[in-house]
Amino acid sequence: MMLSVVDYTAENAALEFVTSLHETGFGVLKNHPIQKELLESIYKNWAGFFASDEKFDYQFNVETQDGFFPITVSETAKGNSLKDIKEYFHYYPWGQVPAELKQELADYYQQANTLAATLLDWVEKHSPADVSAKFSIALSEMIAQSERTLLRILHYPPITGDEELGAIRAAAHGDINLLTILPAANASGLQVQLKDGTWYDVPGDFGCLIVNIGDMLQEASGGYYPSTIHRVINPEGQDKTKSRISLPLFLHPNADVVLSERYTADEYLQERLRELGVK
Ligand SMILES: O=C(O)CCC(=O)C(=O)O
Ligand SMILES: [Fe+2]
Repeated sequence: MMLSVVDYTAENAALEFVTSLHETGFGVLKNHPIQKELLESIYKNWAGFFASDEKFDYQFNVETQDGFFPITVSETAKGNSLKDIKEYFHYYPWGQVPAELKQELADYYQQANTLAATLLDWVEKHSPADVSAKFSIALSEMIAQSERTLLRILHYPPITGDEELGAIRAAAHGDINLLTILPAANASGLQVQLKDGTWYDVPGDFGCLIVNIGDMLQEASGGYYPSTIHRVINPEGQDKTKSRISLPLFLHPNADVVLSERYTADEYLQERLRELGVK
């Protein structure tokens, strides 16, 4: 598997990055334009949020899917029976969020969206002609001003030993959306599944950005870009006592964007949410 770290500022960055996405479903970037200080501040402030009971005032809205998802209702990955060991908050610019935490999330959301548009332009530019011909509109247009793009702040609590047998932080899954932008978390654990079924640690020190293809781009590209299965495993030894925070941005097309002959973005999403058991 060729999953090397691509220097965003290098001359051949776009081609290398898109090659990695095609071959592995993942790409890792260093020297990208998202501010590290902003990420550090978000991680710190949200560790505080998850540690306080204030979170229960932001219970998620079933219809609109914004707000806090406690560990008791956390997702069950498609095809899995155990719940993940995680709690999370869904931020949308129009959704609920504690006032004192809003500005930096809005800043991050904006920076990451801008970067995502550039990366989608890279994908478009370096796709074979028969693949780009399938896209109903430019990929970066699909997500432009989309109200559906979701920033998830994830908190994986320390492992206590009381977890359900076999449960892990995030069971093997593919992402539903077009593309996911994920700053390297404050702890390891993210793995991708190779074609032979074995698991491989995603490289990336703090400061790297991990990007992966979601099911919607796999669908739209006729499978040329694979939505690779990934998971987050539990820590061992000393690290059990540490929680883990991560911050994936799930780029979602506008609802009426045509993904393929079979689906619009909205039809695809509704089908997947039902399968996840959160809707
Ligand atoms: O926490 C991580 O590193 C990955 C989370 C993830 O894959 C997801 O929420 O879809
Ligand atoms: Fe994921």
